Amino acid sequence: MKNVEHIGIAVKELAAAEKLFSTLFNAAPYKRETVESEHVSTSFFQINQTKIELLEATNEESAIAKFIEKKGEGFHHIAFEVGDIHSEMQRLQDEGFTLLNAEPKIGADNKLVCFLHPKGTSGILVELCQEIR
Ligand SMILES: CC[C@@H](C(=O)O)C(=O)SCCNC(=O)CCNC(=O)[C@H](O)C(C)(C)COP(=O)(O)OP(=O)(O)OC[C@H]1O[C@@H](n2cnc3c(N)ncnc32)[C@H](O)[C@@H]1OP(=O)(O)O
Ligand SMILES: [Co+2]
Repeated sequence: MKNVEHIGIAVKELAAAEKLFSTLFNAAPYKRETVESEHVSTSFFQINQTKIELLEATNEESAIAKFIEKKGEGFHHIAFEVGDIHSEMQRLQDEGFTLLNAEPKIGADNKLVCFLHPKGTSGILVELCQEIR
C-alpha cells in the first residue's frame, strides 16, 4: 500500500456540497465524473497532496443513498493507492479481510478499485485503487 489516494464524503446534493467545499478549500473542483456502475456522481478537489471525492447517489440502489439514509451525510471511505491491485487483493484476502468485489472494478479518475467490508476494518470502508496505465 502506498499513500492515501482520496477521502470519500457522502453528500445529498452535489451542487450544494461543491459550493460549500469550494468556499472551505478556496478552490474549485478539478473534475466531475458520473460512474454509472457505482450509481454515483462525483466531484474531486485537490488540496496540496490531498484529494477529496464528494459522492452523490444517482439512484436508490447506490451505496451512497443507503449510507445517507442510515447515517446521514459525512465521511464515507478512505482510499489507498496500490501498485498492483490484483496482488494486494490476494494478500488482503489471504489475511482474512472481506473483499466486496472479487475482481477490480472501474472507478472514477482513471482507477481500478476494490472495497473491503467495513465490518472487518474497524468500521471504516476501505477502497484500494490502482491507476489504469
Ligand atoms: C466513484 C467510484 C469509486 C471511486 O473511484 O472512488 C467510489 O468511491 S464508489 C463509492 C460508493 N461505492 C461503494 O461504497 C461500494 C462499496 N460499498 C458496498 O459494497 C456497500 O455499501 C457495503 C459497505 C457492503 C454496505 O452495503 P449493504 O450491506 O447493502 O448496506 P447496509 O446499509 O445494510 O450496511 C451494512 C453495514 O455496513 C455499514 N456501512 C455501510 N456503509 C458503510 C461505510 N461507508 N462506512 C462504514 N460502515 C458502513 C452499515 O452501517 C451497516 O452496519 P450495521 O448497521 O452495524 O449492520
Ligand atoms: Co472513492
